[in-house]
Amino acid sequence: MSYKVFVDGQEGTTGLRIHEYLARRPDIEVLRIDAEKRKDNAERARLLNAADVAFLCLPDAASREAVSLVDNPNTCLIDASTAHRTVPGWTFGMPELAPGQRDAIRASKRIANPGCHASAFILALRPLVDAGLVPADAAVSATSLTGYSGGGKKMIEQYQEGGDVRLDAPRPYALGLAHKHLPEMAAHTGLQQPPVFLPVVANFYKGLAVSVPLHLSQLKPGTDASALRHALAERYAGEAFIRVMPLGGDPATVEEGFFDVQACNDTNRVDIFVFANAHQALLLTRLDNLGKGASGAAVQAMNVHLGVEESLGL
Ligand SMILES: NC(=O)C1=CN([C@@H]2O[C@H](COP(=O)(O)OP(=O)(O)OC[C@H]3O[C@@H](n4cnc5c(N)ncnc54)[C@H](OP(=O)(O)O)[C@@H]3O)[C@@H](O)[C@H]2O)C=CC1
Ligand SMILES: CC(=O)N[C@@H](CCC(=O)OP(=O)(O)O)C(=O)O
Repeated sequence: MSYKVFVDGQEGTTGLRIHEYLARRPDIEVLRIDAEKRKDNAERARLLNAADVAFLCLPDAASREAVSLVDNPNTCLIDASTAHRTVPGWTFGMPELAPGQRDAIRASKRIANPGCHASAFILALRPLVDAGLVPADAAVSATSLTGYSGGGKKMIEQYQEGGDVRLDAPRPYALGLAHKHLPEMAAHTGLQQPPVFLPVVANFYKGLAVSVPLHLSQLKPGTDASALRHALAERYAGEAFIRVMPLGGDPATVEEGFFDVQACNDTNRVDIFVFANAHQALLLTRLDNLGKGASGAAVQAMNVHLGVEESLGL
């Protein structure tokens, strides 16, 4: 069985990476658009409607436009943008989200893939909220340290051009406290309010780690760090792409005393850590923003949708 797959936005950062994954797949015929026609709506419509699966690796407005070009009921759209992640009729493309999510992805023709920061946040919090350890009305905060490829072609150019000393140091952003991932962070964790969220971009290509500090006194009475870790490990037992690390970190992290944000790069893996003292815990979740944070996750969602081996090509 061979599937036709088109990437709208094939020349972009996530689109190029998806092509690398697809190149390993004998079961996939890639439909390509001529580079000079990549913004020609008639040509995009032809390819979108010829595809069994089309990835949208576009800015939000162009993604919405792509959706309007599709009239073939068999075309499954997997949108990497922020446009549809909390929109009714769209399925959140995170198979590990909750029991039943794989069936929903399999059945849906409209799949919205999670944002990179949101993926790490949701994977760490959702099992804890579901288990009642973190109350749904908890007020949490989160920080994300990310490589600059998360900002797409423009930001990559800016960093790689060099010559601007301001880019040497990490840069906090989204200071209006309205980052575009906040709605999905609340909607898909079950938290009643989004976190106070501070992303920080720094001068390395890719890799991302989201940290969520928790005061144990604000959790379900009696909750300690091992209860947090246990709930995560129980939820993700058997998941191919999620590792719940030993309490306090793996030996390398503990011995060196520094956290390696890039250790999941070039994988589709997510590592979740719980660090703690007697009164506080810190959830720290890392992934490759271009892997499980974007292109890897999109291919994984496609595999689930098509009913093929979930880790094929990843
Ligand atoms: N980079 C990352 O880590 C992640 C990105 N995402 C999301 O994925 C989407 C794509 O991001 P990314 O690949 O980084 O972005 P890029 O800026 O690298 O690429 C976007 C591509 O879309 C093309 N494009 C823009 N408008 C249109 C249009 N109207 N019709 C057809 N093509 C168009 C651009 O063309 P041109 O070549 O002319 O610029 C470019 O090639 C975004 O919504 C982003 O937010 C999601 C998760 C992580
Ligand atoms: C460094 C940087 O700018 N990163 C992007 C995140 C990219 C991403 O995953 O977001 P979407 O999937 O929602 O596009 C940002 O924080 O806006």
